[in-house]
Amino acid sequence: MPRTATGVDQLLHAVRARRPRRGPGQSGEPRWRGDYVVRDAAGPRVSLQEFGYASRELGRAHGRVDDTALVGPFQLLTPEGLDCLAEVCDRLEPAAGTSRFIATRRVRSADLMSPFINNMIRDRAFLLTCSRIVGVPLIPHPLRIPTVQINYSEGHGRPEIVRWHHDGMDYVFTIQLSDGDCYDGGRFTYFQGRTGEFDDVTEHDPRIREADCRARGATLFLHGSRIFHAVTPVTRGRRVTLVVSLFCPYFARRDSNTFWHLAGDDGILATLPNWLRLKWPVEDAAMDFALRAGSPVVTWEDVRG
Ligand SMILES: O=C(O)CCC(=O)C(=O)O
Ligand SMILES: [Fe+2]
Repeated sequence: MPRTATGVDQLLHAVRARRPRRGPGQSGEPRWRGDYVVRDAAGPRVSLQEFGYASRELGRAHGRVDDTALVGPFQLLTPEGLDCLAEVCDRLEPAAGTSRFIATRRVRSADLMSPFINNMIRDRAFLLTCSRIVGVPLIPHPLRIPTVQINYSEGHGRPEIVRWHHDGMDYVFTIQLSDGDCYDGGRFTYFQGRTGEFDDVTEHDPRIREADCRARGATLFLHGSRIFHAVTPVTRGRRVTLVVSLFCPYFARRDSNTFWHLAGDDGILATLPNWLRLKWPVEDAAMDFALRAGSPVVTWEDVRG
């Protein structure tokens, strides 16, 4: 099964990788509105214990355990919001770069190119809804470059794929922007086990599951750093997804990103300032990380509602 590079190969990706280009600016794109968020969004939930993680391995704060592995699929945006987001992502497609690291063709830092996406992921209603789905306060990730990514795949020519990988990010929401009837393949698969157990897994392992994300707008939350996942090749039509990585300011010390995973995508120079934004000490986690991420503040009290 195709997997992402590790070790020296990962280092070579880092040396070759370049900072994402900034797009030309999106004049005339639709405007974001807070009421595009489905505020009582909810979906079936699987815990990290059900993936084999022990209770002592989980983050704890304010009487809460950070044990959500997977939620969904659910609808996070209204149909009107989804139409606008899909239009925005279509317009950004010319800015997509190719990579052989994880996903073949994608736009990184989409929130630096699109006012719509920037306003969406920094909208308090959006963040509160995402926070309540996971059960911990979430804001955009202070590592700016990987916060929002758009993946594009088309079913002709060389197959565009998402290899088996786990994310560097802990709190990852994937929104389907294409209707499942418009493409074949492109199935979201994951391994229901610990990341450390994935090495011996073969194609027909019963722990390989599919999350049925074919409905347009279907949104899946994944504790991305602890779950191996992949997308099967698209063999017909076109599939577009938006991947938003959020961050819990209270669990900054547990953040799973490694310098080399990030540098594998963005190059070493572009990774350095982001790394400082993540690792530089804070006095008040919610306030300081909100500032670094250019986000409204979200606290434990907000999650309780
Ligand atoms: O496109 C998808 O459905 C998921 C992509 C993914 O896992 C990623 O970009 O990390
Ligand atoms: Fe991923």
